[in-house]
Amino acid sequence: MTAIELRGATKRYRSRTAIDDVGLTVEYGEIVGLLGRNGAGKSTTVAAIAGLIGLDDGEVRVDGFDPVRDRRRVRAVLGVQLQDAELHAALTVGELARLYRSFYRDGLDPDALLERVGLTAERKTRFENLSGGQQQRLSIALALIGDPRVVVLDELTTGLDPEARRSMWSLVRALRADGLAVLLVSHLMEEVERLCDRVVVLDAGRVIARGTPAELVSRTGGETLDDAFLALTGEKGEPS
Ligand SMILES: Nc1ncnc2c1ncn2[C@@H]1O[C@H](COP(=O)(O)OP(=O)(O)OP(=O)(O)O)[C@@H](O)[C@H]1O
Repeated sequence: MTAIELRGATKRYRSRTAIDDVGLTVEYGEIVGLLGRNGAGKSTTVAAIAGLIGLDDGEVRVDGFDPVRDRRRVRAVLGVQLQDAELHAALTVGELARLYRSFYRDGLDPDALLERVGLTAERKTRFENLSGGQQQRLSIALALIGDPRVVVLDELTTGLDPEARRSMWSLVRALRADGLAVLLVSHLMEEVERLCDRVVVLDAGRVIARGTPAELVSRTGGETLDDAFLALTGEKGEPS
């Protein structure tokens, strides 16, 4: 069974097409990067996978199920870290972890998970008093609390200091080693190059490239994935 599969996925808003004929697969035991400039269609793709929006054309399946029609089945296998998780500001870290845990029949121990993301000392801190990086780490913990087999991480380490970033990278590698499927949305090419087995590049809602990071680098003749990304998406390099 493929963990995430999109075929011909198309979503139109009144004046524009957010994603257009997008095909994408993520297998169990791999990390796939979803890249694209601002407005390329990444969040729309994630919203379709999470069942937050329906498609106008095409299909999306998570562990074989339709996220809109089979919402309960998809909820049981999928964990999503959303970019702007709207959490209750007045609740503490510990309360939020227990609240989210209560949404799932089977799940992880909240305290063990908070320890894993380095938030044990903040258990009694209200969400509104966390630093940006701590909020980010909590959003990762909450994505994992239902013990999902399929994980979507949106801007995993944006705002994290270098040490916290590395610790999240090892956490994501551990998820892969446990056989989970991970879709990683990121603007950080170093992160993508280090973590992802394959990448899919979106531009103006369409898939313009796919392959391993090394394949994209050699195909575009650059040295890093950053060079490849800029070559593919047509952004001009820095003035010399
Ligand atoms: N609810 C909406 N109504 C109208 N247009 C939308 C809506 N949501 C997204 N769009 C448009 O669809 C396109 C894709 O947006 P999307 O948020 O998926 O991009 P993105 O790749 O996630 O961007 P970013 O990197 O900035 O988060 C954009 O042109 C955006 O303006």
